[in-house]
Amino acid sequence: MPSAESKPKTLYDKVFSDHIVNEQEDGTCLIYIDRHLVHEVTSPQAFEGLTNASRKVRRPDCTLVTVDHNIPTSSRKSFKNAAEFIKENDSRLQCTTLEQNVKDFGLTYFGMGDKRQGIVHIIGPEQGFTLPGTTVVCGDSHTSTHGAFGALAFGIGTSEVEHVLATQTLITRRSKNMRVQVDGELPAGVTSKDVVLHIIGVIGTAGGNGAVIEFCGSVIRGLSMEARMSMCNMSIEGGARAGMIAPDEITFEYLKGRPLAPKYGSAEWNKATAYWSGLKSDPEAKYDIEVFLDGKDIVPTISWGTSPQDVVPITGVVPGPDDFEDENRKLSCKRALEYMGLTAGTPMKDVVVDKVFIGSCTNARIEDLRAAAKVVKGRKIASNIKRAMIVPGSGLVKEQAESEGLDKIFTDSGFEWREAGCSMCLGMNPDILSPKERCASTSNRNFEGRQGAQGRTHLMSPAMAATAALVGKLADVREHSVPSPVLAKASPKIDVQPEVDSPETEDELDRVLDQPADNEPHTNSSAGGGSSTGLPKFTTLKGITAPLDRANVDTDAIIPKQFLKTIKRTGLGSALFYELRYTDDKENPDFILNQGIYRNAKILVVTGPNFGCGSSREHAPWALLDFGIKCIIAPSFADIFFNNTFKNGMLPVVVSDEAALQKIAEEARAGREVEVDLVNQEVKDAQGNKIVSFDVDGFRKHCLVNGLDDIGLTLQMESKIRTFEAKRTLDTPWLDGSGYLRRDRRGATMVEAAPVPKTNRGDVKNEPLEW
Ligand SMILES: CC(C)[C@H](C(=O)O)[C@@H](O)C(=O)O
Ligand code: SF4
Repeated sequence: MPSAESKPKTLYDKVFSDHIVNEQEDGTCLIYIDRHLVHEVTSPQAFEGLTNASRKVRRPDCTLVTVDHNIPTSSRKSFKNAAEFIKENDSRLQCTTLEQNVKDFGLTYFGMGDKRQGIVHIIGPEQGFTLPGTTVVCGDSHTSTHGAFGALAFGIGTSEVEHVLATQTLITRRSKNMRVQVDGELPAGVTSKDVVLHIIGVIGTAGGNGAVIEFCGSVIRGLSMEARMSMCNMSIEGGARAGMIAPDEITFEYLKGRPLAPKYGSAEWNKATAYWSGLKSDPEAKYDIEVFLDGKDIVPTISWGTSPQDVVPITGVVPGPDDFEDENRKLSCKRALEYMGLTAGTPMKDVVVDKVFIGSCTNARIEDLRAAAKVVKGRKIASNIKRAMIVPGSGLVKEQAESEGLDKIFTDSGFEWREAGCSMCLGMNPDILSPKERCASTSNRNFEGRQGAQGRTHLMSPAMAATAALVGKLADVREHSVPSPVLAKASPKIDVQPEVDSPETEDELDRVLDQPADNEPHTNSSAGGGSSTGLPKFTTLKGITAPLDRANVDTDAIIPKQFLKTIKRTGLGSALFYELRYTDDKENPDFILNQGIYRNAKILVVTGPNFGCGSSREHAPWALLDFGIKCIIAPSFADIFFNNTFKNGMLPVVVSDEAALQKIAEEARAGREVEVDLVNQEVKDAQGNKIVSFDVDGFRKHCLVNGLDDIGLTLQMESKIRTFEAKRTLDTPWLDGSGYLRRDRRGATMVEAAPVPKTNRGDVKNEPLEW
């Protein structure tokens, strides 16, 4: 419930403080997590950790699992099971490992035979699992999507996934508050995707580092929930931990009748909406960063380079290094032009496209498909388009689109109509670009190699991608057809049957009292007793330091997608910086880690900002560690990567003093050792002379120096967590698993998910979950 403190608060402050289980003096907080989404890529090592420590999942009723990244999107007409259907060995193993884990841990799972399966960020909202005012996490950076509901939703690494599974809490710190206000009205043909691409162009991919963005203003208020989700989805591309939009009538309307939302019209619904209505920033609330934009200045926007900040209006030209003042950006521009095969000054509309991908957690909802269908209806894709794909975000989106005849519109014009999954957004499955192919894509990342080695991605809205398919080049939707912006009223719902009545018989007190007492067996077998020593200690580190002169190094570059299919944490050193270290599987002699002493580097010094941006993959620190690098020094880091390093006993050191950073880089280039002294918080040269001091959070330092593992520490807070849970049940009873997530009140016996009357395999009465 809204806190009684009088200081004006932002929406983020309110949701954050409502979830604090414990706060330390240095600002380290233990926060309760209401909703945990799990997928196959970032969970195997977490479940393995639980198994090794004989821990259980604390709240199966607050955990929802699906497969999305690895699965083929080809027809499932003959689908029997994942083991037979998925041909690629590593992908199959990752999916079958997930299936074994959901069985072993008693979790609710939407597998490939369940029409509710889909991209994790599409199914949460669709099912009403995502609710206003909740904390939502997933081992996936685009968890920010769920912030569209006024939830505090953010991506976490695999160690944190394990922490949440075991404790239903996370150790974190407060973020900065950032406000992005877009007022006025959007011109015709401009969608929320254009707005968010435009914003990222303005603030840059590091613009939101350390912050949670609140999107507000009349343009945002006028957007449908789906359009809001596309915006919050890409907050991570703006460097922010999360994006949030205050819930309103549009939010409540969207939630009515969703299987896991409080039942519309019930006392619980009324109580919930009363609470949700208070979830808005106080008028006097202060923000650390503010950006104000006018909707009328935004035009259909498209990316030209290899970072989501490389955007221009479709009416613009490809920029050149001279268009940038910053040295890092000049360098990145030069490299991006080369990679993208573009020449500065070329009109964007002259750029010829090979493939079109309409899908991803940014733009694969029903409104996105409707917008694209409106453009292509009755027309054919251009003859130079080698492949155009529509990949619905979930089985339910697919079903809805088919009921509206959209599939027919697409296939008539030459598109492929696929099954739900991440698909060519990152190409962990068979949907990939060939080298040098150029793709008009509705996804969110245009990093090098993202959609396939040497593939070239241009980000845009669904209407723009559809237009590119018709024209065969990047094209302006306004010159070919003008779909109206997706406003709130244009947002009819999809049918998310089956709706399941959750019994509402117990009174609130009974539910609280029925919680097992501290000394009773609990879902978490090791409650209160976990080991708190698990990592090697980090005090000082002295060694060869490799210099890297790059900005915005993304985690796709640190470890490309093909290596994420492992179910282990180890052995990834050979994959580190794979695309940079190897050309056609041969070592690239120009890359620093292939040169002499740097093959044994223990420290990496990066001279450009925002190291580790993009995906939440903890495989990035694992690969660095496996290579031998335990410490990274950079002017700034992306938030999730920064967190993930600590969880692995590694140290990220922020050196924002340019002269000091250059001095460290000089030592590194000269092949002299550098020493990082965590105890005294100093970086020194080989002789032990101090180069610079650095800051580090007290709690994190304590854990590193003593080799403490978070889960063990958190489990010592068991009674505080239980008190929080009891209060949560009283204040917000709708957050305890309802519908098919409901569990026996002692948490011992699992209640199976509600049957799906009709699956992708045809009509099957009362079919249980796949497993
Ligand atoms: C696999 C996962 C860790 C990753 C992410 O966090 O974003 C993926 O979804 C992506 O888009 O790169
Ligand atoms: S960004 Fe792409 S790969 Fe990542 S969750 Fe979304 S659709 Fe899947």
